[in-house]
Amino acid sequence: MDDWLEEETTNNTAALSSPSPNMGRGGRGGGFRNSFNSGDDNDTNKDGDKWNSSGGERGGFRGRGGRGRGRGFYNGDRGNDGEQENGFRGSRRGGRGGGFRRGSNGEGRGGFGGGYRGKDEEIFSSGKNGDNESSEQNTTEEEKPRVTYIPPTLPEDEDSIFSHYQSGINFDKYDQILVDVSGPNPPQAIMTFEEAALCESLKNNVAKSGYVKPTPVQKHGIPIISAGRDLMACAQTGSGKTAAFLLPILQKLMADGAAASCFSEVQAPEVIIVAPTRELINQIYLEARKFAHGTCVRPVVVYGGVQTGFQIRDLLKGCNILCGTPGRLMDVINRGKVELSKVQYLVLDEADRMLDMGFEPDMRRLVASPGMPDKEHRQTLMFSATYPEDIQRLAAEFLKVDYLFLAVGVVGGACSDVEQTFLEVTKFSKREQLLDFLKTIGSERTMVFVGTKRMADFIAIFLCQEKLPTTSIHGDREQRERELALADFRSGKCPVLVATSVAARGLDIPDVQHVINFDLPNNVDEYVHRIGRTGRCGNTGKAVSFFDPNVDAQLARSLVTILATAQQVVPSWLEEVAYGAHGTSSSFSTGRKTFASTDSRKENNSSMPFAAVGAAAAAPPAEEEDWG
Ligand SMILES: Nc1ncnc2c1ncn2[C@@H]1O[C@H](COP(=O)(O)OP(=O)(O)OP(=O)(O)O)[C@@H](O)[C@H]1O
Repeated sequence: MDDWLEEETTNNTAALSSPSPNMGRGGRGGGFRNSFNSGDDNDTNKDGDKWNSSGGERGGFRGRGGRGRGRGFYNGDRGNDGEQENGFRGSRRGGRGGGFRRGSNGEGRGGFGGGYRGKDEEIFSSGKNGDNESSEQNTTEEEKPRVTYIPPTLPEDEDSIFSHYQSGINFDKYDQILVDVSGPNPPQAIMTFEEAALCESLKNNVAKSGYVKPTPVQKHGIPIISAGRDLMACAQTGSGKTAAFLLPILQKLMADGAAASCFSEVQAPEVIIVAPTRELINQIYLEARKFAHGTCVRPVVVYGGVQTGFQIRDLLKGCNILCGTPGRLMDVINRGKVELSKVQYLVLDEADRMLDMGFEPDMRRLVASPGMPDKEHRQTLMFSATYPEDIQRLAAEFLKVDYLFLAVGVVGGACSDVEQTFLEVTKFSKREQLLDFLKTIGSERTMVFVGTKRMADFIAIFLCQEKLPTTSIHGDREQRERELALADFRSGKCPVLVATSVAARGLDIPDVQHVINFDLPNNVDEYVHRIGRTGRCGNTGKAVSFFDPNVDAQLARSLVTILATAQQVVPSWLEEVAYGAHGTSSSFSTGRKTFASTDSRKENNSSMPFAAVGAAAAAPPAEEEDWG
């Protein structure tokens, strides 16, 4: 018997809880004190300074050890199975810190914060490996706690499947963005969805999704993919990259008469889609399910933090499109549940992230897996809003030599619909400034990005204590908690979401009006992705970033460039930091070697064998920005 069959099958379907503060039972250690101290946690010293420096002002948080039984706040209804929570609790990995969770009966198990993971986890989340799923595959099965979480059953009604938000007033301005397609013989762009020659069911699903006309990345990306070409596509955050790859893939599967999925002990999907975080891959899966609605094409999703047996049972019911985070995807492949010889499409969403140090080994393992067609015999598609030059070079190894590079706007540029503001702060003033800001904006939906998992817990508790309904998402929270946190944020129950970099990329949440960088990330690409959680699909949004010259000076030049490129006001003090005493280096420091302003092939080979073609608008001059 497969070991996954032996796994517990408890359905922990969550019932969302409503906020009603109660004190819970739970771990030793809960409560709020004047400074943060993680007690005997192994990780204490890694970022301890930060905590201590902000304490003593307004009631910091002190979590003292605890084994998931922290006394603390319990806030909301208990789920039916008595195990659901909506706030914060200690992780099964030995959660530490006091309890903060919601429920109605005040009997919450677990302390706030999801605890801190063991020594295999990073504390700092903004580095290359960040707070993401890449550590999944680094932990052996023996070390992993048994995962029993089963996500709630998805609603089947069309209203839920096709629920969407309105595109914004700037949607039509997308047409003015300069587009550059480089590579040999690019196909003609389409101007309408009719020109995409989608089959009837796909056409209906596009209409039900509220899509009236394609965005630039769709106008160019759809015909490129339909023509069978490999693609590296770069377009600003929130501009419809997901549909740009899903629609032509689905169309091809339908046109080829993809075998209706059916039960089999081994599944042979035609499409593999990978993305760096659980929430993002789940979102892509939901988009695939939406566009495939009413067809015989069956998408399936696998990602960490959910019971493997549950996902394998679902997989074996039939799978044409397999969406996964790298760790779990490799797991199901290695268990022999997925056979790769029929793969026609390999899609890397957030491709630059999928190919950086954290995930590159997994991607190499995936393409070298038994049965996987080599790059000449599959179509490889890469999408992101940012493509550092070194990653572009690496990406080319996965693509056919004549791949097309599609750049909508400036490669790596921030979304022009996001108003970016920078505030010069000291580390001691940040917390009060955050509070003041959140109090002035009322209940407008806001994501607050911080640098570490601990800081996420700390700020979330601090804001809750200040009576601002807040939830948090980071890599130490259990999957159930992460999904519930997102659900509460989406529904507006908790209009403030404190997040680490795990939520920086791809998440498409309606009506996020503000992004606050409480801590700036250590590279400008991540900044671009973070602020792209607002200002999506032609809507406008605002980003406020706390800039501490003592910590963030190395980002100043890149930020000035990002602001200038997005035609935003550059504060004179930021320019001074960039070009004054701190900014003396001759190239912009971005936390990695360089980042590209265009297709790296242009810069490296002036005699490239193909011409750059601007298909919808005149191609911009290959801007040689001084970025690296
Ligand atoms: N042609 C369209 N018309 C209307 N809405 C669209 C269209 N294309 C995409 N959308 C919507 O725009 C939103 C953003 O799309 P999507 O998440 O694919 O952006 P993205 O470019 O992948 O962003 P990110 O870089 O942050 O991952 C989604 O809600 C999507 O349904």
